[in-house]
Amino acid sequence: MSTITGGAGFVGSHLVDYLMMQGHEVIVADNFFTGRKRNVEHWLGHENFELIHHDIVNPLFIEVDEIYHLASPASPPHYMYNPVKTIKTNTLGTINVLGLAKRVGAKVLIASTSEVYGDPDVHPQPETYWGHVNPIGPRACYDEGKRVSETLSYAYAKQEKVNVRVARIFNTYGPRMHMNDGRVVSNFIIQALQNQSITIYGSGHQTRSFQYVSDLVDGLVALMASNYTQPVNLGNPVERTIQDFAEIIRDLVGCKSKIIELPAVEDDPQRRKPDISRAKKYINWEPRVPLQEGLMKTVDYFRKELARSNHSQRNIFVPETTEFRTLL
Ligand SMILES: O=C(O)[C@H]1O[C@H](OP(=O)(O)OP(=O)(O)OC[C@H]2O[C@@H](n3ccc(=O)[nH]c3=O)[C@H](O)[C@@H]2O)[C@H](O)[C@@H](O)[C@@H]1O
Repeated sequence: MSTITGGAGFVGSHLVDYLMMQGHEVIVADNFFTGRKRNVEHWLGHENFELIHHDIVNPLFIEVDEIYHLASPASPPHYMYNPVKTIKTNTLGTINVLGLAKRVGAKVLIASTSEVYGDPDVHPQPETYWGHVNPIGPRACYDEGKRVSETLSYAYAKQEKVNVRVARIFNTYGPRMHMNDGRVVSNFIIQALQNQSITIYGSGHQTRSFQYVSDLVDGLVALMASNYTQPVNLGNPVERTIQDFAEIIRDLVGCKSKIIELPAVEDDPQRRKPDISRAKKYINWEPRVPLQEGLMKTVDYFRKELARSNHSQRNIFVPETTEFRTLL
């Protein structure tokens, strides 16, 4: 029996698909702040599936063997919208999850982030790097929230013998990202599909490394199944500038959008690329989906999303087993 907090969100719902397709019993706990029922709608009514409307800042009492703690807004505009709530989710929420794991003896995987490295002065970023985070900046609610979340995990592991896994997730994209997500992949694709200007924040020289969501799910499952308890980076090491990325999306969509420069975002990390040696060595994982392939699926999803003219029209991304390489 697996529980996924944030299981109706972008990443969580793909993990639900994987576990359901493997025949697990799955309980999703979500407060629907950024998650949506329609991300898991195709499982409603299945005897192995249960959806609970629950905010993890409140304790959760269930019986479970494995917990994936994914609950938290992850897009900068979303996590900055209500910073106190973001902090509560990543501190009180994580305490509640670790408390549950302790009570029922469950294994728990905590979703951390590349943002624990802040605006890094080591490149690429290995897990041994302690980071360069502004503790009072606009991103701090998330960055520091996730850092405390990691600290709590190891405190519970040491003091209470809770069996923890910590995944440091790097930039991830794919179908089911929210139209208003605000992160770069969805913004650029939606702008390109509508022939609007593509908005680069700052010079466009800042870099990111983008992984497709099914690769991440494969990594999360492999980490949970492993005996490795230290933090593990999960990301695609192919690094690109945001300027290049804008051009790639414009070409892929085949539109005539202009690429324009808007003011830079405060404390925006300038370079980000995961060192994934640890993931390769200890959980035998590396990403496999090339950017073009992942982007095609994502463009297709957003094209259908934009074609909806009223709320009752459905755009449900139904998973196939071929989506996850480890299910083949
Ligand atoms: O996508 C993710 O998974 C990550 O997204 C964010 O981190 P960030 O890298 O800042 O994500 P974006 O908002 O997608 O920004 C990436 C870069 O593109 C730029 N950007 C974003 C949006 C846009 O319209 N234009 C644009 O140039 C940003 O300034 C930044 O330099 C979150 O903070 C991470 O927790 C999360 O793991």
